[in-house]
Amino acid sequence: MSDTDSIKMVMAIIRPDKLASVKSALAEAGAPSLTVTNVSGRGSQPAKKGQWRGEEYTVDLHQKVKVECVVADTPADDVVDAIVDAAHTGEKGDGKVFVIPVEEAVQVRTGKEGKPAV
Ligand SMILES: Nc1ncnc2c1ncn2[C@@H]1O[C@H](COP(=O)(O)OP(=O)(O)OP(=O)(O)O)[C@@H](O)[C@H]1O
Repeated sequence: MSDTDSIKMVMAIIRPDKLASVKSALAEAGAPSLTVTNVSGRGSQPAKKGQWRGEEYTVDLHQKVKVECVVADTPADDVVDAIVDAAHTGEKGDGKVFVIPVEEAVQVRTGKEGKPAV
């Protein structure tokens, strides 16, 4: 197994309208590679009530964006700080950031493993 101790995945759930500033902040922090997925989820942000054809409905899952960023040379703490700074509004629903250890990484084109693959 290659040396993967310092490889971390930083996974952030953020507001969709903060994606552009988070992308710029990640590039500035030295972590330009990322995967972005549209997701829906629930935290402490209250459910929204609406009406459609006279019927009331509740939306308890909010549209969010998940950003996944695997880093080896750039410290995960720096990446977390960059995301939190860029995604913060101070209102409920700003999201969360999780840091997860990565056991292995392989670059498909070259077959490189571990840190060089990231
Ligand atoms: N514990 C969790 N596990 C998985 N996803 C979560 C968790 N907490 C929050 N999320 C995701 O983050 C999104 C935003 O969460 P939200 O900001 O409402 O969380 P919060 O921290 O509980 O609330 P607040 O922003 O008011 O402090 C949720 O819609 C959900 O997708």
